[in-house]
Amino acid sequence: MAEEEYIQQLRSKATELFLREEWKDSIDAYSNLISHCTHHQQQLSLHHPDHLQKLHKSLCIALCNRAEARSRLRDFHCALQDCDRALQIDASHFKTLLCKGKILLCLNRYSMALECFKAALLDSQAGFHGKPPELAEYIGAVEIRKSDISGRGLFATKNIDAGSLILITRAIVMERSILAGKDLSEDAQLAMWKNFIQKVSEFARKCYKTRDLIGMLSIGEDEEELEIPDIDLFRPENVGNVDSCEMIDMEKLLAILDVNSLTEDAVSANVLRKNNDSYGVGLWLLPSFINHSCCPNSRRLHVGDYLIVHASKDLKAGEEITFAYLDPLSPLSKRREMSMTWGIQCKCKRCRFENEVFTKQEIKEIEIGLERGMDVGGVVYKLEEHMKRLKAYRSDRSMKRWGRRIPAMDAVVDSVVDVVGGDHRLLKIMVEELKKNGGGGSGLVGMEKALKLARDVYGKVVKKQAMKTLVEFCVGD
Ligand SMILES: C[S@@+](CC[C@H](N)C(=O)[O-])C[C@H]1O[C@@H](n2cnc3c(N)ncnc32)[C@H](O)[C@@H]1O
Repeated sequence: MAEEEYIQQLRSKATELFLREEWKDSIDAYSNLISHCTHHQQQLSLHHPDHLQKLHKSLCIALCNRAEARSRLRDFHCALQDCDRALQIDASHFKTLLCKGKILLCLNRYSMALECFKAALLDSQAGFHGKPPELAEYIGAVEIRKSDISGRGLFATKNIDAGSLILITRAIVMERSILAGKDLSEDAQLAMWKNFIQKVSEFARKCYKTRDLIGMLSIGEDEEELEIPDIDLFRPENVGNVDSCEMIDMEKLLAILDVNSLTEDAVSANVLRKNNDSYGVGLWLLPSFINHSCCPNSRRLHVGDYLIVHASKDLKAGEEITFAYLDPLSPLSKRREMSMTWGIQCKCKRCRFENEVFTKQEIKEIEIGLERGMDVGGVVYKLEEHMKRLKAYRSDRSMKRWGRRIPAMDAVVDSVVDVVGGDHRLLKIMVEELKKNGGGGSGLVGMEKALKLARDVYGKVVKKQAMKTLVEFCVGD
């Protein structure tokens, strides 16, 4: 009986802490209560069925409340274990089913969450009526492989059309700051990064699955030695390896964040909000395997905490998926300068090509010739010859069009698109040209071209009218 009174005391204390939302202390108090209940349960004989039943009920509620407290601290995996233990005692415990469903939603495991809500007879109120929400996590036909650029990279396993979705993934952590003017002050930036680092570090400490996955990311050194993880590890259904408890030290975590965090305002990123008044930084796991290229073939779109990656060029099965970390519309010298701030010496095929061309004596001669008034058509012709010899570019369609003439604006845009893929600045030039002179030829053809480029920039939009509105919204004045 004394034990029962003691258990009652532990229960009151834990409940009080829980109601006061002191999550960490309430977890400790519930852990104490759970171990006493478990111990007492073993001592009670079957001759006391009423006591045993009461004890089971207490244990079930304690486990459920500890799960809730743990989930408030984002320790989702331990919380799920508590739910499962509680459901072993009472498979239809309403509060536990609800708690488990909510945790599964946080982990983007929608169909399992739905099963819980169904079991709690809550599915019609759960908000998605058997259909996963619009922004469910999505991993297209891709895998992680060894890259010729550096370390590991993300590769297409099937042909992927320009505009098609490659990934939708939610940030592990995202931190935003409100922009007072155009730029963020140094202090505000510092505060944002500090909060961001703290949040990632806390998340990594509490959730072993996330910790394991973050631990696989590059610190920007010795990438050739890094293990190549299976893409399935990044699917929401994967629960991770419970036995793994290796912590990531702060130095390594900072290096990982330095190399892999992405900001919303970066090149190759679009935030679908006009007059954007906030600035965000986040860590997305799978996109962290995408290498940079100055002739990229994919783009990023930020929607809330989600990162959407779509192809901005047609991709062949086996081709590496890349996006631009730095502005691909800049010349080689500027790109070199910018890549230094990323701590990389770019090894993409465009840099390799341009490095080779620009070190050539011939190019120096062209440059001198240009200064002395040599005709531009001749320069273009000489450059084309180099390109053909090195086979560095995807198509020579645009080269044929250039010939020895100074190209028209739409031919220049076409050629640049060939290299850098969809870019909203090129789309803007194209739309402006269209408005100015009806699109160089038939306005209809021009519009079709602009819509095709818009698909590369914003991804596939099913309805033409919707794409026109999107272009108007994003690149119109
Ligand atoms: C976000 S990670 C990309 C994935 C990384 N390769 C890996 O194995 O995990 C960024 C790091 O990849 C390498 N990297 C990415 N693009 C590169 C490029 N174009 N040239 C050289 N290194 C690159 C750099 O070490 C960079 O710090």
